[in-house]
Formats: sequence, C-alpha cells, structure tokens
Amino acid sequence: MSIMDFQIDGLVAAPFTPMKDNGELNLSLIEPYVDYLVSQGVLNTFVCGSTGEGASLSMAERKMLAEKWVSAGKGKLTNVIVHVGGCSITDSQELARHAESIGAQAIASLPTCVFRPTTGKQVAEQLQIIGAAAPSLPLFYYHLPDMSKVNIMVEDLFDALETVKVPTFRGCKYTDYNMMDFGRCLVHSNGKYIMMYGRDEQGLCALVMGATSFVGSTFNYSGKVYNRMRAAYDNGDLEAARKEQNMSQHFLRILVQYGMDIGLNKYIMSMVSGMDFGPPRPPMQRRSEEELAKIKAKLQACGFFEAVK
Ligand SMILES: CC(=O)N[C@@H]([C@@H](O)[C@H](O)[C@H](O)CO)[C@@H](O)CC(=O)C(=O)O
Repeated sequence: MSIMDFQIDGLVAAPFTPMKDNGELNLSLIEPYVDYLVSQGVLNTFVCGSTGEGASLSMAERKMLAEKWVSAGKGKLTNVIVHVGGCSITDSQELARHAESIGAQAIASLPTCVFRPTTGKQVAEQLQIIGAAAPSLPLFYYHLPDMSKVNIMVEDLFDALETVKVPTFRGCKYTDYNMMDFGRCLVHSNGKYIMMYGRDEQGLCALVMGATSFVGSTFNYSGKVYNRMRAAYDNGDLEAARKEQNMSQHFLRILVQYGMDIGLNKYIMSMVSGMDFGPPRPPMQRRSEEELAKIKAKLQACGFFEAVK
C-alpha cells in the first residue's frame, strides 16, 4: 500500500496506559481494553501519546506497549498509530523503526521538547529525519501547542513541505482550538492531507469544517456518545448532534472543576470501564477515594453514566 492510500475515518482512542499500583506497566489489560473499545465502535488507537503518558515512559516501555497494542489489535482494530515523539530525535527515529518492524499502521510525532523548533520549516526538517527511519509508514505531525509549546500555524508546516520533502507525510493530529488554521489545513493542497481533530469537546465544530477523523482521550469510555454525534450529523440532525456534544461538554466541565488532567481522566476510565488502570505517573497526582466519590455523584446527576452505556 502506498503512503497516500492510507485512510482513516471515525474515532481514534488515545489509550491510557494501564499501570499497577507500584507504577509498573500492566500489559495484561490491553487485550480486554481492545475489546472494550471495539464494543463502543472505536476501531483505531493512537498509542503512547499524551493520554498514554508516553513522555513519562522509558524507551523499553514504549516499545513493549506498541508491540502489545499491535498484537492485541490484530483482526480487531483497523489502525494502530504509534506516537514516537520526545526530547531526542534519535530516540524518535528508533521508535519509528521499531513501529515499522512490528507492523503498526502509522506513526505520529510531536516536535522535540525542551529544544523546540519555532517555524513550520524547522518542524518539517524534524519530520523528514523521523520519517526517513520508517519509510513504509504514513507519518502524522502531532500538533499540541498547549503542551509542546510549539505554536506554529500548521498551514505554515504544510507550505514548508512543498520544499522540505517528507515522502511519508500523511497529515496532522490537530489538538488545538484554532478552527481557522484547522480549516485552512483541511483544504490545503486540495485536501491532500488527513486532518485528525483532537479536542473532544468541540468535535462537532470540526465535523462542520469537514473533518472525518478524531483522536480523543474521552473516546476511551464515551465512544458511543461521539459515534451517535457523528451519525446524527451525517443524517443532517444537527439538534441531536448538539445534544451529544453538549453531554461531552457538561462532563468535561465537571472534570475541569476538579483539575482535569490525564491522571484524573485515567481514574474516570477505571470508574466507567470497571477495569483498574492504576495511578498516573508523577508528577500527576493520585486522587483520593473521597474526591472520586464526589466526582462520581456529579457525573451521575448529569446523566453521564447513562449516556456512555
Ligand atoms: C491534551 C489531551 O489530553 N488531548 C486529548 C483530548 O482528547 C483532550 O483530553 C480532550 O479534548 C479534553 O480536553 C487528545 O487530543 C490526546 C491525545 O490524542 C493523546 O493522547 O495524544
């Protein structure tokens, strides 16, 4: 299959990384996790991203996780995209090579952290180096300015790619609120690139702009809500689509009131799925049973548990 033949449609879960109470990986949860996603109609994953605490994992752990997702997903998931970004571009090359060797469907990368690129052209040059390490895999740029602090317009990256050649480049996972840049990227080069939208709380806006694929942390347990939103939108029922998006916004508003971070999100995953995902890695905080009980009561009151069933 050529790079440009790679397509992706629908929800892509950014999976949590299951851990034991002592902080070690709990790989035995990945197989039931795959089934849990499939039961919600979520058929793609984006492994070792921010939700997966990729930046807190060692190289060996990232490789083990990628291997486990690819093997557990075989015949069940459509695409396993492995995130390979970090502080060191040579580590990213190694992870890219590894992802290719284990049969992942695609890779994605954040720009390097600490020493950061500042222009679209510099991002393109980094992607060229990473992409060359996995010449058969479609490569996505992971735009997450909130965390990466790389505040480029992705359209500038797409322009730069006209001179800095990255033969495996396939598009962008866009986790930001700038709908103008997102819209410009969707039509750039006549829609040549895939734009996966990454802010669950405003996926409906991205749908209206023309997006067809979405990466999210809350899809892990609310896949049915977002799939209903997509189906309603595709059927022209905007009111029903808005109702589902409003539920997701109500839910996220509650989490924000309790200091939403990936650690809290991971606890919600355990609460909803009934599987124990363990604590997050430091510096994210463990939450007390008392606090979790309060959050649970608020979610119950707003109908969240009914909506995700
Ligand atoms: C920073 C972050 O966590 N972003 C989430 C969103 O799903 C996000 O949690 C959600 O929109 C709530 O803000 C995804 O874009 C994350 C993601 O795809 C990843 O783990 O890499």
